[in-house]
Amino acid sequence: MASLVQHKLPIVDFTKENLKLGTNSWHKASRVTVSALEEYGCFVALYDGVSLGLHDEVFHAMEELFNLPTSTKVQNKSNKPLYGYVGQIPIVPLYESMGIDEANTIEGIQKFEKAMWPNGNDGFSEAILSFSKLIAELEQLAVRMVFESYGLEKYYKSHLNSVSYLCRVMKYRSPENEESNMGFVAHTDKSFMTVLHQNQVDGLEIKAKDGQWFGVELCPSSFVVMAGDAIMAWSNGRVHSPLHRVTMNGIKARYSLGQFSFMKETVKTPEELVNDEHPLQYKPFDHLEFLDFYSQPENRRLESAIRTYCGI
Ligand SMILES: O=C(O)CCC(=O)C(=O)O
Ligand SMILES: [Fe+2]
Repeated sequence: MASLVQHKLPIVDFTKENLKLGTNSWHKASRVTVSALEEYGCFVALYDGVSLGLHDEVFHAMEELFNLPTSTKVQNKSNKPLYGYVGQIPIVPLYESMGIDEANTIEGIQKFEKAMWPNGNDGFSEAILSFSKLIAELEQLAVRMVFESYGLEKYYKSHLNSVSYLCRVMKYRSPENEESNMGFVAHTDKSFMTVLHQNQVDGLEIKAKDGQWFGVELCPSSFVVMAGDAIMAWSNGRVHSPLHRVTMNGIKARYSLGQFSFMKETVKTPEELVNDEHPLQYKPFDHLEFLDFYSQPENRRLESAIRTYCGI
């Protein structure tokens, strides 16, 4: 009988003290990061950039937000595909979320604040802005490690100039009576990278390459850094974009926050990652046009939207 491997996401120390650029501990963290992104498509980062105080403020702010009437929450709109309010959807009844475009900038957070609280809510914006900036830094450290380890540092600066963040705040209520405990359906992220954070309620599950699903346990100083379809395509298939889902156990509501990076410039596999052993797998593509393609109902159930959209 084949023995089943007990999967567990690698944990990488991203605390400030450990991550001084160019030190041995940077290189060690970088090796674990890149191999985790290749094997599982994600890892758990221990990150002290976000203090426990800020963690608490963020989740208080989110409770206040989700307590607003639905008629207010649906004012979270965007002309970008899949950037606005999601909720009251019969196939995912436990799930509700809102998207804050460029939450890491004053303009982005203020626009969202105005739509939700016409009379203002400084406390909300201050907490989410600080948090969003800090997890953008975490994402950038991880992406930098990927670029460096593939010998592509020279492209990192132009990558940074092209990146933009969507911060999605999410609430999963606990299931009632006979309801299913499915919080969110299995999917891969359409981002370049995603950083996820949650309140004390676990529920995220990842599908390993051998087909087994396994859960992720997180504490207030841990963050999941996950590859999306865009970095998978960019890396010519080296980095894995994992299937993941949310399952709700217990009676407490789960609040989580996902910050997705999207590229403003065309995403193109660097020529250094293409050779006889690794022929080009994906054509260059526009990231928001890919999101628009995925947002069409007939494309939502594709096994791999990115492969259908620009696979070779
Ligand atoms: O709530 C979570 O932890 C995961 C959410 C997620 O996978 C997503 O928004 O893409
Ligand atoms: Fe996701």
